[in-house]
Parts: sequence; structure tokens; C-alpha cells
Amino acid sequence: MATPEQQKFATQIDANQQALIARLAEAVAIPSVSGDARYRKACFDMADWLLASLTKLGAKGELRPLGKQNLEGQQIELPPVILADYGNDPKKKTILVYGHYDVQPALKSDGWEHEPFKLTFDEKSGRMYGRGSTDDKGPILGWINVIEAHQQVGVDLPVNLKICFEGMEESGSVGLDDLVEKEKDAFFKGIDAICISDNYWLGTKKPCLTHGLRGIQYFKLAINGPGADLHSGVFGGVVHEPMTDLFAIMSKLVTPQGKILIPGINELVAPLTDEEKKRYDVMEFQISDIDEATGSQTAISDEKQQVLMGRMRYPSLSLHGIEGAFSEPGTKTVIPSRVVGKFSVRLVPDMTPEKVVEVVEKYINEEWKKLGSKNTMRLDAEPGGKPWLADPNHYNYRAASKATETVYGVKPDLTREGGSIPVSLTFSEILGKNLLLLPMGRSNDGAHSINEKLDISNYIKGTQLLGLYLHEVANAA
Ligand SMILES: C[C@H](N)C(=O)N[C@@H](Cc1c[nH]cn1)C(=O)O
Ligand SMILES: [Zn+2]
Ligand SMILES: [Zn+2]
Repeated sequence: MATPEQQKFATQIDANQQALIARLAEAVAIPSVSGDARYRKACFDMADWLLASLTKLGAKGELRPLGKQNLEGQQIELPPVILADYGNDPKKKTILVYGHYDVQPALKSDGWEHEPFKLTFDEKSGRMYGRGSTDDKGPILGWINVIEAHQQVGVDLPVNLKICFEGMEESGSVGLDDLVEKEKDAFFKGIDAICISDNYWLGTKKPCLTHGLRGIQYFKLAINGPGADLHSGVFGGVVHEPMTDLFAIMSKLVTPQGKILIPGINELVAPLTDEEKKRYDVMEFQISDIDEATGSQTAISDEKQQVLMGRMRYPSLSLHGIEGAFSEPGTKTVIPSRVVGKFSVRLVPDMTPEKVVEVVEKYINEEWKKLGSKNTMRLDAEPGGKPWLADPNHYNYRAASKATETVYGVKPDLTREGGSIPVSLTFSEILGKNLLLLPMGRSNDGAHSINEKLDISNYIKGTQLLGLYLHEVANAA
């Protein structure tokens, strides 16, 4: 049951829906892609826009520079982290909220139905399409909407907020761990609990709270051969071809059934206990949820438990792409001179990025030797992120569960997420406080994919959920 103050806040969010959607449209229009140097200015614009929005509401914040990074051979400035305080009443709890303002790359030519950086509405389905709508601009604006709505109806926010919005999450959160370490006794001092809204429901109907994330280790495997791209009629059968070498190696990483072929990887995984196994039985989930989310019938198994564990508690290896390969329409008969294969491993307890890099490097070096190629091979490991697991028997989770029941009228599922948010473990370890993931969007939102969307109802109710969670956590013990 909502208190009169909570009710006032929730009603204001409903009444102000159009303005909140307009705010999301503005944010989506800034193409803050962190992984592509050409969009770096947009990342800075996005940071400025967010800081201005927070400052206008009375938050005290600043942009913290993180130094430079090497991207595509250029030394460029990392997108800044926004650190802001809203309220500092010693009688109130202080909640740290984190989100990211950078997004995955998106081009209309990837297959989007609309321009990815223009929020586009489908009135019939109530969906808003646009890159970053669900990951993670909708959720971070949720926090701003919460502050604004409280002011509009004259209800005091029942907690102090510490806000940390970064602009490199989609590219490994470079520089953020060092900032957290440096600021642990300064900006991050005195927090009671942490909340991140940056993942998704398990299906499309029932909300969830999430207490685990997989880690990630990303690799780039570069094969260099001839000095320039060659004519395959003239040089096919004459030279070692980089793409052939790359295919040979990449085909030895994982089977079509998802079994990782790298010796030593599966041995790093913590064994499954009977108690944990039971948890996957009670999660409300069907294989059809995967079908709906993927727009296909391609689940790796028909067993609910196996699919859930494949996402939440076992590692996976995905092949992402090949830079330098001919990918245009037509039949260009070229031998690419240099190709870079990209793949990543999602990590679960007790895997660490260091251990995974060690076994992957050893295996790829061995397999490379077996090829007997005269090309050159180089394997680069990007900064890795460790897996994270939190204790859900904490007031932070009880508060979120109560708020979910008020907003959605159901008890949320308790899930683990297959994706990664590198800073989660850093916050948990360095700040030593309980961390909760409180998702806004649905499993079929298409994060990282074409036609990413956020349902209007998830944006509006999700904002109400974030606000009511703050009310519940303020009094929870
Ligand atoms: C779950 C979160 N919304 C997300 O999408 N995280 C990314 C993080 C990433 C990307 N590259 C390296 N880390 C993910 O899980 O892919
Ligand atoms: Zn993402
Ligand atoms: Zn995200």
C-alpha cells in the first residue's frame, strides 16, 4: 500500500508522462557511443546534458575526467564520470545510484526500422524505439524523473542520493575502478546501500530483482598477412590467407551447442549445489520467453533449467565479428590482408579475467602453431570484468520487493543476469555495501541489438518503482 506521499509522487509521474518521454527523446538523440572514436564528442555532450539536468534540479555535481585511452590507434580523452550529490541530511540514509550514459553502436543500415538516434513511437504497442532507450538512458533518466517529480509535488525525497553516471560501461568501464578506489573515503563515503537499474526482466510480464551478474573478458585476435588486399584469382592458392587462418582458430573456440572448447575454462567454474539448482525451478519462465525475446525459435535447449543456467550461472563464449572482412553486398573477389576476429567469454564465479586470459592465450598459441601459417597472429585481451553475486537477504532487496509489489501488484522474481556491469563488483568490494539491481526494461527490449526499445509503461512504472524503492529503503532495516 502506498502512503499518501508515495501516491502523490506516483500520480505526478503519470500526469507528467509526455514531458518524461520528451526528456528521453532528447537523450536518445545524442549518439553517445563509447566504442567508436568518431562519437567521442557526443559522449561529452551527453555528460554535459546530464549534469545540466541534475544541476537544474539542485544536485551538486561535477564531471570527473578519467584521462586518456588508446582507441583505434588514437590517444583520446575518456568520457567523464558524473558524480553528484542530491541532499545531505545526516538523519537520512544515503543511497548510491549508478547508471551509464554511453550506448552500443547503431546504424540504420544494421537493419533498424527507424533512425536509431531518433526516439520513434509505435502507438499501437506503446513502445519507444531508439538506441539507449532501455540500455541505459531510460533507467538513468528514471532517477532524474524521480527527483523532479518529488519537487513538483512538494514531497521531500526520503534519502540522500549519491549519483554516479559513467560513459564507458559498454567499453569495459575503463578508468572507473581507479576513481572508485580514489574516492572511497571522499565522494563515496557514508553510503548505506547501492542500486543500479541497468538490466532486464527475465520475461515480458513479471518484474524481477537481480542479485548476480556474469563478468566479461573480451578478446581481439588479429591476423596479418600480405602487405595489401589481394586479387583471389591471382593470389588464391599462392599465399597463406589471414581470413582462412582466423576461421580455423575461431571455429575451435566453441561448438554450435555452446560448449566452450578451451581446455581449463570449465574447471574454473564453481560447482552447482542442489540448493542453487532448485532456484531455477521456481523462476517464472518458459522457453517461449526466449523465443519472444529473440524473435526466433533458436533456444539451445528445451529444458527451462538448462536455458536459465546457460544465461545465469555458466560461462559462454560468443563470436562477435570480423574487422577487415569484406561485408558489402556484391561478389568482390578479395583476399583481405588483415582481419581481426572479436569474441568474448562471459564469466561466472569462480572465474577471473586473469585466469581466463591465461588459458585462452595458451590455447590459441598452441592452435596457431598447429596451423603452420606464415602470417602473424596477435591476441589482445581488453580490460576484463569479474562476475558479481550479492546477498539478497538484505533490507535493500526487501525494500525493492515491497516497492515492486506496490507498483506492479506482484512479488518479483529473484534472478541473476547474463550480462555484465563491471563496476558492480568494484562497488561491492571497495565500498562494502549491499548492491541491488532493479531493472526497468523487459527481456525483449533488444538491448545491443537492432530496434532497441523501451515500453512506455516500463518507463513510467519503472520510474515509479525507482521512487517507491527510495521510500521503502529509507525506512528499511
Ligand atoms: C547489462 C548491461 N546493460 C550491459 O549491457 N553491459 C555490457 C557491458 C560490456 C560491454 N562490453 C564490455 N562490457 C554487456 O554485458 O555486454
Ligand atoms: Zn549494454
Ligand atoms: Zn547497460
